[in-house]
Amino acid sequence: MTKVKICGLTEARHVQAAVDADADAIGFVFAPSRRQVSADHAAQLAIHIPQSVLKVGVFVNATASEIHEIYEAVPLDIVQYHGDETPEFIEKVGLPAFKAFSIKDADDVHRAAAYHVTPLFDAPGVEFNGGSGTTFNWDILKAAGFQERPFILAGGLNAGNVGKAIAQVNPVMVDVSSGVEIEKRKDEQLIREFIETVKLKSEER
Ligand SMILES: O=C(O)c1ccccc1NCC(=O)[C@H](O)[C@H](O)COP(=O)(O)O
Repeated sequence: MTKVKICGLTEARHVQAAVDADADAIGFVFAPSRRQVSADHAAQLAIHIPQSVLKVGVFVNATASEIHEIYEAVPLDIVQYHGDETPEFIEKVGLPAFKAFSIKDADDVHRAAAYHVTPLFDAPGVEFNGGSGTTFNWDILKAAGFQERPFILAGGLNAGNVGKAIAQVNPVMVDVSSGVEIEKRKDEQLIREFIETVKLKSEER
């Protein structure tokens, strides 16, 4: 079954909608973004999240001490590195992690080989490092021969295209932010529709 992460949540009612619809992971953005939250705000939102749902913190080139401080304060389960973090830096921080890669060509996919954490393949950022709402060419993953390790797929997913994405590249998790928003604000109905679609499409496989 393909897992689902709903990212960039800033309001309790959207967190509740994701939890009620059976999301597997919820992401909070701690990097510059219109979706950025403080550690205190994320800790308040995290009260609504049961232990079975992973709380993921998205960071872009933060220091090890900033990451540890927020990881403990919220508390988080996973750190998502969405910047230029090296394999050595991620090892040094020593927390469970996803590493995002912006995919333009096969070389970007190959970069994941140097990292010992789950890769998250995303479209290149536009205004910020992620959450652009644009897709990348999923054929690049196949062309790069990336089948041997589990990976997370992100970038411009929505209820209309996520079934095709699952069928085409079989990610262990799909990650969405813009695709469950209306006019740059999360929408409960779109959150439910996205999660239901992922569950339905991955059961069909
Ligand atoms: O979402 C943001 O605003 C963001 C800003 C800076 C770094 C990462 C960010 N998001 C990370 C995510 O995990 C998003 O869900 C992922 O990029 C997909 O976003 P979208 O294409 O909008 O579905």
